[in-house]
This record gives sequence, structure tokens and C-alpha cells, in this order.
Amino acid sequence: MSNSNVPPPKIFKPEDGDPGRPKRGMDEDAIKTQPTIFREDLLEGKTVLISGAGSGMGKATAYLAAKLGANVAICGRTMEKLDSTVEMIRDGLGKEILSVQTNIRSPEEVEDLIGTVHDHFGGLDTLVNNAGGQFPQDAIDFSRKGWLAVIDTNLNGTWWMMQEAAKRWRADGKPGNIVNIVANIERGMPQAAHTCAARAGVIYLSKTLATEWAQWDVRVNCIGPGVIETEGFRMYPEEALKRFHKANPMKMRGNAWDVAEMIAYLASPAARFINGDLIIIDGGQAQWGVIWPAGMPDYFNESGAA
Ligand SMILES: CCCCCCC/C=C/C(=O)SCCNC(=O)CCNC(=O)[C@H](O)C(C)(C)COP(=O)(O)OP(=O)(O)OC[C@H]1O[C@@H](n2cnc3c(N)ncnc32)[C@H](O)[C@@H]1OP(=O)(O)O
Ligand SMILES: NC(=O)C1=CN([C@@H]2O[C@H](COP(=O)(O)OP(=O)(O)OC[C@H]3O[C@@H](n4cnc5c(N)ncnc54)[C@H](OP(=O)(O)O)[C@@H]3O)[C@@H](O)[C@H]2O)C=CC1
Repeated sequence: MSNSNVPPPKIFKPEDGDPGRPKRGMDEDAIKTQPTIFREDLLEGKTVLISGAGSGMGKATAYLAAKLGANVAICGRTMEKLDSTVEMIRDGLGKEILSVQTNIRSPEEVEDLIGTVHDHFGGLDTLVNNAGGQFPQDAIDFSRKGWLAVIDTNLNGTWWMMQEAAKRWRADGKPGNIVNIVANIERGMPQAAHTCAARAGVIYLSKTLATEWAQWDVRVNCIGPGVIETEGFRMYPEEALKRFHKANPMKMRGNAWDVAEMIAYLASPAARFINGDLIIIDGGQAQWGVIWPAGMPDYFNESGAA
């Protein structure tokens, strides 16, 4: 019998990382050996395009989609990173994928990318807008260039991808599916106000398009990750990384596979009636926890509180 006055010890699973010693995401061996809940032909014959798939969640999603039988196309700005994903999938699954160097901030490059995917695979079933990012800083200190870079990447870049994909779906009379990776913005994002503004834009853009584009059988949904340990953590100081697991009541960091499996679900027939939604994967961060990715101001420290 357990003593109800004594709380059970918190058990940190190895894949969650030691909260006091942050890692930098799942390595390739972890991705290759991660089990999936899905049947192996779930996405057979479907074409999935994933932006920002040279690292982190995009890389894990590309691997899972290929594992589940999809034709996979990936893009990002850095060819070496894209090559690493191509090689991982070739090595782990014996499959070839399409990789196209693209800056999503360029509408012309995005138009070429969508055309290339259609030429190569004969169409597109699911677009995953995962590319994005930001830097941590107090909003009052944002440079104009920094603000514009984050808005251009996360809001405009995502929009160019959505619009180009939808133009094709409408022209071809084929159904479409969009999954936008945003963030958990429920209580705002101190020291990430630029990305919070951009992601809020994407969420409400998506809700609007879910209605406008339903007439062409195009669904649009968002996923809002909480703290997911990836290579993207390089943007944050060590002091902040040590606190990231305290951003949610479960006191853990998620991993890229947590998000990849939700994307696979949304790309599958099981999600045919999900439209205009925002699915949060954050261990409860929307309810409790703080991040302060650039360092907590004294005002919020107990010692500094007035
Ligand atoms: C979300 C924060 C709270 C939660 C944290 C925990 C959850 C983690 C969430 C994640 O999203 S992790 C994954 C994130 N991955 C990335 O962020 C990687 C990608 N990020 C980027 O590539 C950049 O941040 C970018 C700004 C979005 C890309 O723009 P660009 O390629 O144009 O960048 P730069 O040329 O490097 O910079 C342009 C401009 O931006 C300002 N700036 C950039 N970095 C900083 C910085 N560290 N601090 C202050 N300002 C910065 C600066 O004005 C740059 O211009 P220059 O001064 O260099 O001329
Ligand atoms: N990790 C986390 O805790 C959270 C992450 N997110 C968001 O989830 C998404 C994936 O993040 P994560 O995997 O952690 O981070 P990563 O930094 O590992 O992945 C982001 C990818 O986006 C690509 N990218 C960035 N800018 C552009 C661009 N202009 N054009 C094309 N590709 C671009 C990057 O490649 P390259 O630089 O080579 O182009 C990179 O591979 C991002 O949008 C991120 O902001 C949201 C909430 C929490």
C-alpha cells in the first residue's frame, strides 16, 4: 500500500532527457529505432512535403512519413542539412526522397518548389509547414531587421507555401491537407513576442482558410508544440536550457517524435473530419509553467519581487 501523504517520485524517462543536463534533440539512431503506433502502410501512395526537414521535428517527420509509405519531399535553406535527412532515410529505410533547397521567405522559390514536387510525384497530398524559428530577446530591444526576419519567416513564408499549394489543388481539382507547426501562444511568449505575433497570425489565417478552402476539399490545421528538445535549442543560452523542463506541469521536454506522430495522424484518413483546429502538444504548458528563454527578469524572481 502506498502512503498517500508521500508523493511518488517523478520518473524521468531517458528519452525525455535529464532536466539538469539538456541534450540537443533526438539523434539519427534514436529516430531510426523509435517505434510508431501506426501501421506501416498508413501513408502509402500519399505525397507529403515538409519544410525545414534538415533538422529537428521536420527531420523526424520526414523519416516517419517515409517509414509509413509516403512519397516524401523536403526543403530548407541548407543543403548539407537536407542531405543528412536524405541519407538517413536511404540508410534506415532504403528509400529515396526529393530534397529541394528553398528559402520559404522567397515566393518565387516557393512557387518553384511546389512545381517541382508536382512534377516529381504527380501531386501533393499533405503540406507540413514546419520551417521557422526565432531568437530570444526582450521585445523592447528587437532590431527592425530582427522583427522583420522573424515575421517574414514564420508568417509570410508559411503563407507563400499555403497559397502555392492551394492554387495547385484548386486547379487540379484534388483534395489537399495543410499542417502548420506553430507554438503554444496561449499565455503569450515573453522574450519571443515576434514569433508569438507571427504564430498567432498563422493560427487565425489557418482557421479562416479552413472555411474558405473547404469548397475545394482542402483542410487546414495547426499544431502548437511546447518545449520540444531539438537542434533548435542552440538558439538559447545554457542557463535558460536548464530551466526549459519547468515550462510545463509534467516538468519534461517533449521530443521530435511526439510531434511527428501527430503530423502523421493529421496526414492520415483518420483525420478527414479535423479542420481549422489547433492541436497543442505541450505537457500542459498552456496551464502552468514559465520559460523566459533569454533569462528571467528580477521582477519575476521571488528575491526581486516588490
Ligand atoms: C520560442 C521561444 C520560447 C520558447 C523556447 C523553447 C521552445 C523552443 C522553440 C523553438 O522554436 S526551437 C527551434 C528554433 N529554431 C530556430 O529558431 C532556428 C531558426 N532561427 C533562425 O534562423 C533565426 O532566428 C531567424 C531570425 C528566424 C532567421 O532569420 P535570418 O536568417 O535572416 O537571420 P539572421 O540573418 O541571423 O538575423 C537577422 C536579424 O535578426 C536579428 N537577430 C538574429 N539573431 C539574433 C539574436 N540572437 N539576438 C538578437 N537579434 C538577433 C538581428 O537583427 C539580425 O540582423 P543582423 O544584426 O545580424 O544584421
Ligand atoms: N523546439 C521547440 O520547442 C519548438 C519549436 N517550434 C517550431 O517548430 C518548428 C520546428 O522547430 P525545431 O525542429 O525545433 O527547430 P529546428 O531549428 O531544428 O528546425 C527549423 C528548420 O527550419 C528551417 N528553416 C528556417 N528558416 C527557414 C527558411 N527561411 N526557409 C526554409 N527553411 C527554413 C531550418 O533549416 P535552415 O536553417 O537550413 O533553413 C531548420 O531545419 C519551427 O517552426 C520552430 O520554431 C515551436 C514551438 C516549440
